[in-house]
Amino acid sequence: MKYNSGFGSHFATECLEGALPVGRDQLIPGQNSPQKCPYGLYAEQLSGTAFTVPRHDNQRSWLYRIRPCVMHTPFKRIQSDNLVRQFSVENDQEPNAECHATPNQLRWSPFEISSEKVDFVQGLHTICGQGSPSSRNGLAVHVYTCNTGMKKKAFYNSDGDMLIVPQDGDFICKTELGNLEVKPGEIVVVPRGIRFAIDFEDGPRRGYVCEIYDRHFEIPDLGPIGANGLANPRDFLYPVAAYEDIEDRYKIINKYQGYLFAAEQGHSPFDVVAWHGNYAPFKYDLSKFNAMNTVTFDHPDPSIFTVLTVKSGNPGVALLDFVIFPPRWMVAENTFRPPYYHRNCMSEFMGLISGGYDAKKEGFVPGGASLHSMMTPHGPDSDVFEAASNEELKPLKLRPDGLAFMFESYLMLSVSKWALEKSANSGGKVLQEDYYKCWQGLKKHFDPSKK
Ligand SMILES: O=C(O)Cc1cc(O)ccc1O
Ligand SMILES: [Fe+2]
Repeated sequence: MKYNSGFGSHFATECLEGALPVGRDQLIPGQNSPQKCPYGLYAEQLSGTAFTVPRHDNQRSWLYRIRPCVMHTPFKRIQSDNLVRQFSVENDQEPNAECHATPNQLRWSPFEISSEKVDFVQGLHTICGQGSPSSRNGLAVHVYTCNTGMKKKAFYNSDGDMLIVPQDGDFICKTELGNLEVKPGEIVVVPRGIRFAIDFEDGPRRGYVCEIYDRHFEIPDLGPIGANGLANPRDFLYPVAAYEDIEDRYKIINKYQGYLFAAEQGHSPFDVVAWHGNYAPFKYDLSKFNAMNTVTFDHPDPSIFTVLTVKSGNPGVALLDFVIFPPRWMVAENTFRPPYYHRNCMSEFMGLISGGYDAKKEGFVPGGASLHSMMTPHGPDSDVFEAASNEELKPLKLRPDGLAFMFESYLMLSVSKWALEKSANSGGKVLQEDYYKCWQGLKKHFDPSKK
């Protein structure tokens, strides 16, 4: 598949030569909205930021399509019981939309994939979050488990951007602006409003989603690291224009103020023949991440592994940091190498894409998750502590097959009733009620007579 590359770039892409009105002749000068567009296309602007934000933050694209998006039947509300609509409300009337505050360490075994036919949108379940889409503040963390592609169906999210982290199974992220092939070990971001479908050959798929209700994803500043390193801009891949000219019934699903709505139209929504601009979906292969870490001693804070960030209003404080723990060399001398014991003024939701994670010997497995909330103590389990306190500190390639990630937020996250009580399709739950026990074996080593 062909891609454009370069984080946040301004792209111009067309399937038919001259479909972009860029002034190739006297009749159609370089403009966005000519009186008549080439090939009889309609021009449509898609704004991802307010018209008036400063130039360096401004995001919009111009789409040249067979029909404008507006041509559909009125939206009607459909079932959205699996999604928490508003986190600030403790006891919502919506079934399954309840969420609760808990300071406990939480860990989930892998989320089960239903045997009934479920597509990406139907298979989305909220785990935790805070804030509300209507007031444009906060975020939600969901898991998706599904087994069938979205055929003749497109989804768009009015509530915010979605970062999708596949864990099991690849898919095509088919969007208005073109297609992205995504597999576990890669991520895809679909910004607010862009119509897309997650399509694949039938079979199990599972992954994680972080939905942000304000702003957009950025690659973090590098400070003293310099001009290169971590996620490099050129490794972010954007679609080239790809259109289909199909007259058939299509369903458009919209997430709006936390509810789902459905409308119909008589043609494919993937009918954009050309587009230009800087508001577009993108993918990134996490194996391209150029990790930085200590070459002397001590365990740096995990912010060193930030792939993407979403700023809050406060300098240096993230609404969301998307952090990974990739395979890497561990060389720290005279150091307890796994993550330290800690309490954080941020919330830490973690998932595991493959392999294992250095703070936990067992229990944290691919397709599962954990949540350590604001000031909730956590760290290595007792087995890891004993082993890491006594291991010989040779250079070690850590977990060549291991890939964990963290959604870290300055918000206090509420947890959905589904995640606390109903998270297994078989009727039980995958929440591990005995998680706290992994720390109960920590021994007292204190001896005032031995330094
Ligand atoms: O809790 C965790 O496992 C995530 C984490 C990893 C790390 O290397 C340092 C701090 C931290 O919160
Ligand atoms: Fe942590």
